[in-house]
Amino acid sequence: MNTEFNRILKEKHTVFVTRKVHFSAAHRLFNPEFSDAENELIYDRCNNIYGHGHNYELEVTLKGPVDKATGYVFDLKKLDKILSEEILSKVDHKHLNFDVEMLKDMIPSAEVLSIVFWNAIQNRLSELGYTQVALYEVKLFESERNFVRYRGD
Ligand SMILES: Nc1nc2c(c(=O)[nH]1)N=C([C@H](O)[C@H](O)COP(=O)(O)OP(=O)(O)OP(=O)(O)O)CN2
Ligand SMILES: [Zn+2]
Repeated sequence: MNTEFNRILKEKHTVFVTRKVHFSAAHRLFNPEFSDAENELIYDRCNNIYGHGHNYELEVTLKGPVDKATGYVFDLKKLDKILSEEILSKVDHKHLNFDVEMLKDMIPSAEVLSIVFWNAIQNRLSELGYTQVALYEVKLFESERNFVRYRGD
């Protein structure tokens, strides 16, 4: 192997790897404990009774050392499979207030989605025994201009 490559592999690095996926879903922002007037005041047009849609973009970042044999922190194809099974199969083309068990009785704001998605991904990584990497960040774009980041705190 190249001597520079050998030198790099001897050092300890932490690298962040990200997979970006997208899904489309409808939601309505409202809190059943608020009056209609309060919901209208707080959520405005996002409180529209039949909901409205977003083309969400989800970026999930893992961090860890570079494996000396593969040159990978984590195979992004495997991360894509986890995201497809744990998130996309459940939320894509769904109404988040009605169709999604993991969001049942929650307010489907971007903040709440980011935490629920984090928990689902973290559980799957633990079940699969991937201890060499850590989930670092879930970044969810609700629109081009609105996005949230959650880092597990
Ligand atoms: N803190 C949060 N604020 C808002 C959230 C949220 O999840 N967390 N969500 C919304 C609504 O979902 C709403 O649909 C977003 O629409 P809007 O602000 O209109 O966003 P756009 O970028 O699509 O449109 P602009 O016309 O460019 O503003 C609201 N707030
Ligand atoms: Zn919305």
